[in-house]
Amino acid sequence: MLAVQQLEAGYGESVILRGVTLQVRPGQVVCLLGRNGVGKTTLMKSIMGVLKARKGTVSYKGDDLTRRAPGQRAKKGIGYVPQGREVFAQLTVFENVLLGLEASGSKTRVIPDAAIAKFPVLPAMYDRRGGDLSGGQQQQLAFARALASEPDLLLLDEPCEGIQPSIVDDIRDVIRAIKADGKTSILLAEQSLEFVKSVGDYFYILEKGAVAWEGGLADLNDEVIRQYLTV
Ligand SMILES: Nc1ncnc2c1ncn2[C@@H]1O[C@H](COP(=O)(O)OP(=O)(O)OP(=O)(O)O)[C@@H](O)[C@H]1O
Repeated sequence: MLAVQQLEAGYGESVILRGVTLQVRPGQVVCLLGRNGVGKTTLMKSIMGVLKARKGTVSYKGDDLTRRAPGQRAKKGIGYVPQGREVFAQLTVFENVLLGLEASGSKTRVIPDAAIAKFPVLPAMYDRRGGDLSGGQQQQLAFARALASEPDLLLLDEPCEGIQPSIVDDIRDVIRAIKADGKTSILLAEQSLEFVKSVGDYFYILEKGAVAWEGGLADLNDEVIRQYLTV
């Protein structure tokens, strides 16, 4: 459903992605691995359209989205939980979730149960400002904001970064529940190998701005980890 072909992207003079090709199939949790700075976030931004591709294509459900704006990609069914969460600190929790709903082009102000059911603590905080929430609560809010548009592809950029272990377990449960529902595919960039192995179906490792390795869980052995992931 998501197909990235020979994607090139970067910032100013610097080229970061040098021909990335990957796919996410319906219902899969696909994980993006690689050492710090290899370009995982840059790839996520390019798929969402926050960063323009210089070459190559991003297509989704058969449509070429490469030149489409992020809002159009959201309307097509792509949800995004960016690295660092990017919760709007001055807006209330409810307004933050509503932004996700509006991104999908919805005219209603009714948050779908599916967005909130997995985060039962959030409704009680609807009137609080996003900036007053803890890091873990903000991550849950960022998830709910992305799920409000009922996406069929969710991009998760390092959702466990800086999050306490109990909330990491909650995030793992949410990813497993989304996977069990079978309606939403996930592309997950994450540093924790233990975490990705516990949820992932298929794995891509980036190196020098391109895919250096790909395979299933059984193939992700110690030799691969030593070669591409050990610092
Ligand atoms: N806004 C930016 N302007 C210029 N260079 C950038 C910008 N954002 C990232 N970079 C550079 O692009 C490269 C790839 O960064 P990116 O954040 O995509 O990597 P990453 O694999 O997600 O790393 P990490 O795991 O540390 O988040 C790095 O060398 C980084 O310094």
